[in-house]
Amino acid sequence: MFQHITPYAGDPIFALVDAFNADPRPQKVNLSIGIYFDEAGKLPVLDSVRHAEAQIVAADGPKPYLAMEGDAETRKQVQMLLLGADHPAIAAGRVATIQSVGSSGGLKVGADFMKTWLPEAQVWVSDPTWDNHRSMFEGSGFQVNTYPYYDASTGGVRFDAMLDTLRTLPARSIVLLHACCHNPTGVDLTRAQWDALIPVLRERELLPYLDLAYQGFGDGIDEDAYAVRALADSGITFFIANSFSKSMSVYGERCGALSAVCADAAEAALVLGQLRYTVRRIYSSPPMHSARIVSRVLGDAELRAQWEGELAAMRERIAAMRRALHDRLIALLPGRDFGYFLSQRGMFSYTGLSAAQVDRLREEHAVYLIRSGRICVAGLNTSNVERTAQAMAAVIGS
Ligand SMILES: Cc1[nH+]cc(COP(=O)(O)O)c(/C=N/[C@@H](CC(=O)O)C(=O)O)c1O
Repeated sequence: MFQHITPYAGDPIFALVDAFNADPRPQKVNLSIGIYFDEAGKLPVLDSVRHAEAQIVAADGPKPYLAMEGDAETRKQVQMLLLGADHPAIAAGRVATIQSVGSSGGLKVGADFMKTWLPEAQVWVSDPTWDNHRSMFEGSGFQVNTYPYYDASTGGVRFDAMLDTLRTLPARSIVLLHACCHNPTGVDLTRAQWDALIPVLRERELLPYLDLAYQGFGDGIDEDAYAVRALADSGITFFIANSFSKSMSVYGERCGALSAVCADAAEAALVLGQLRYTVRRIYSSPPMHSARIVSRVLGDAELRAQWEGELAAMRERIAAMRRALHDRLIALLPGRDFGYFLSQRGMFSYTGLSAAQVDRLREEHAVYLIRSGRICVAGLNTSNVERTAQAMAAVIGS
């Protein structure tokens, strides 16, 4: 029946994790997948999540299907986290939010929704972007294009070229934007650049589709939502998929959401209805346990304060590892510029290493990063940052 199908080559990121796990070398370092590891190199269970789960277990009770759009309290908490509790768009009923199976599930539901209701639209993603964006949208039947983004010569954003491209797009084109902590580059638009971008999105009647997977890992929870709130203030209709995988360290619980900020409550109701229908025909309804974790951590004042503190600690540890790697590399390779480790934000840094250099790091030094040259800084700790610096210096310097 299926002898004709193409063997799946595997996902480049997850295949690398499998290779890392199989590597017997004790000094191996995993800087590949976008997961936060703590100082001990372990995937943490946050105390705020642990306490929320204790409350969930104590509360016991049945586990009925959730509604297609997910848990109401979770959806309300997501809107307040993204927009700020007092944003007028919430009170006006302009926001349609579904709880989703991770933000990946949200991104996919949004893509299928857009293909149904904007069938002629094409999608533009940043060059480069998260590997899975392209395959998600192609899987929904879209033609996927790129807009200029990362400038390898400066380590910044090709902002003028980005705007020039967006100014050529047909109305209703879908523009995927990283709200903060760009994956894979760690290079974000400044607030001034967002303020300059929004009028172009409006003039061209484009559909911004934001991906916010690392809220709190840039400058802070509210600071990292600047783009979301500026777009909501602008009155443009836009979508945003957000994730709690990293910020609550609940990767396998699949905690995410998809929101549409619409022109008015009537449009939001229409969008919510069709999002519900789209969910029904993909996974029918989202997971209950993930809703209970998210709604308790965000909704309970004590757990919320504890979570914000734990998220700040993760952010600060990543910043410390950026500084540590930077300082060792400039000492090992005087005269070379590693400032990008300090200017880039979030979990990732784009090292500019070639695929061949990445292969050498893995093969000769057991240091794993993806072949684009992206490293997950959260994989560094005080026990492995020295040998990572030595390995990078050996590869770069030779
Ligand atoms: C930008 C972005 N969006 C969505 C996701 C998926 O989030 P979730 O809510 O768990 O479905 C990831 C995961 N990125 C890391 C892991 C992966 O590739 O899935 C990564 O880039 O390594 C992203 O980096």
